[in-house]
Amino acid sequence: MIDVHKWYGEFHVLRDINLNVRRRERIVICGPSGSGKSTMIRCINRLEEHQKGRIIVDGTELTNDLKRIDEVRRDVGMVFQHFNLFPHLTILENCTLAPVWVKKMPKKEAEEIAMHYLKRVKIPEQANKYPGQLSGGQQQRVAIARSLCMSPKIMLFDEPTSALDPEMVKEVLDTMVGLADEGMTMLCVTHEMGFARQVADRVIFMDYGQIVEMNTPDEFFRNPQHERTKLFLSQILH
Ligand SMILES: Nc1ncnc2c1ncn2[C@@H]1O[C@H](COP(=O)(O)OP(=O)(O)OP(=O)(O)O)[C@@H](O)[C@H]1O
Repeated sequence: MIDVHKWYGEFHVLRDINLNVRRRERIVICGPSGSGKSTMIRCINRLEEHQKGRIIVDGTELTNDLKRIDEVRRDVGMVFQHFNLFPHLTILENCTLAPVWVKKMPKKEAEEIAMHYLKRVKIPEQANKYPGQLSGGQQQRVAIARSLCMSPKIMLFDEPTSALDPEMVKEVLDTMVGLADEGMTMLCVTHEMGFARQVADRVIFMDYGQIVEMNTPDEFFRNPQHERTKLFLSQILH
């Protein structure tokens, strides 16, 4: 449950966001640049503080208390546009770091789990390489596997394919479609409308820090209601 307001100084960047995400639901968020999509995602992952309202994940309220940040990171997985892998750690070490240090998981168990997810994103053979030795698409799939290693209750994606070449976009989208098929709860900011049509239960359109439209993909694309949504779709779909 996300019910927040946020300001940057005088600027009211998130206005009365009110969103309930059901378990196993896949939500795609779109909207023009600067509409607040990333800020909302960053508030859920506690990379930003909200000033008013509440965010509750599976019954636990996410507070602005940084001392409790590890609790949040355990439950909320996040994949960004730019891969933030540690360059001097191997792929396997990148994936085991948080389970070992945050969850206090024995190293061997963390490695087994990491290999399971590296297989799931179809790059187990890269486990002992370094991020710089992988393609952009492969690095992004590592970032997804690394988040999955923490068994998150919800996965947040913030334009995970925007920095990729077209064929790598397909690799990453295929991985995400696989996760969606397996029932992962997902909140995904993306301009990949094909992905939205294929997997989303709901598509949300944000503008000026507000959710101005929310519908099933069928209705959203076939019959947009809001003038700003119509304009956005006419620009993005051509
Ligand atoms: N740290 C910050 N301080 C002040 N203003 C900020 C900060 N971060 C973002 N903003 C502003 O907040 C607004 C929303 O930004 P945000 O990145 O959430 O938009 P977005 O919808 O994700 O855009 P894009 O599609 O371009 O990534 C923008 O006007 C941006 O300039």
